[in-house]
Amino acid sequence: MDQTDLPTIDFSELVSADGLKFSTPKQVQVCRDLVRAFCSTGFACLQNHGISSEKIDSAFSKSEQFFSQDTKVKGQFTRKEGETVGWTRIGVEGFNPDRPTDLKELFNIKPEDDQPWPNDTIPDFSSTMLDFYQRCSTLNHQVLKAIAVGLDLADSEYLNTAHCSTSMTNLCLLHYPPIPEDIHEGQIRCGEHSDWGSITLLFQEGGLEIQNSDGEWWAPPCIPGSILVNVGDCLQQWTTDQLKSTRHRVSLPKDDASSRSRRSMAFFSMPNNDCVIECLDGSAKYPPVVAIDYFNKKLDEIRNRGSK
Ligand SMILES: O=C(O)CCC(=O)C(=O)O
Ligand SMILES: [Fe+2]
Repeated sequence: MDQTDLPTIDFSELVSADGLKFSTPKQVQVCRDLVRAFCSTGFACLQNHGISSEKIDSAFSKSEQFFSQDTKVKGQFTRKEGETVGWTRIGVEGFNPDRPTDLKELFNIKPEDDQPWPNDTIPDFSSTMLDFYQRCSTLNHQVLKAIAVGLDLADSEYLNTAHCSTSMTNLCLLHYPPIPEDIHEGQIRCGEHSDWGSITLLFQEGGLEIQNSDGEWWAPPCIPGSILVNVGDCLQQWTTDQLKSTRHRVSLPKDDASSRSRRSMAFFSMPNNDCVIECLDGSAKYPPVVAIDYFNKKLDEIRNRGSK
């Protein structure tokens, strides 16, 4: 497969399956195709995935309403130290430590009691987002089961069970404002990185670049209504590097696109906090690590970098 090919996977066979029972030859073929995409590009484009364009649009619309508010209003929802949920202003997170912080703000969502909801200023924000989160979660489990079947794991429930209790899984709304005049040298919208979790469901409309094995950057095509899904470091480690956690980034836009903002949403699927990530093939290539320790270390690396 060409290293700048984005494999497209038609998920309809799996979405219409009886629960997570992917056993017909057609269903098994889809699972194998997905795993093949993850073994080469690390990314796939999911079509007929069961999340309607209306649902995606309404989540985007609520997200836009949130970010368009005054900084003072957003400030009330600031993510607390050590927590996952809430608003993170520009200048806090930076994915590539060799660059200044990313030109993005974000709002993290988890269906938990301490989630701050801006329902007073944005009616139906929480109901829209919780509904969207559940749909992403369903698709997440379909993808995880597909991976287990495509990999021929002895226990095809293994990955689903490893994603069924308290975890750092979250939905991240992202807003990249128009590029200001006074940015720092090397500053971009989202620095080069690989995701850390199991898989990421990414809703974006252009601007993403993926690195191929020659180190070159390419932009995957954007197919309306489709969802990108990619492998994170944790799943790469779990599968002893069989599935690839591919680096990606969002550069500065060209020409007049600089004056426009960009939006995206990412559903980061993470294993249960207490899950021990051990190579599934029984090898000792990576020492076992408890998921929560792994993620806390990664979070420390990207956050609190000041307002460089
Ligand atoms: O905004 C995007 O399209 C990509 C964001 C991303 O890669 C991330 O937040 O991990
Ligand atoms: Fe990412």
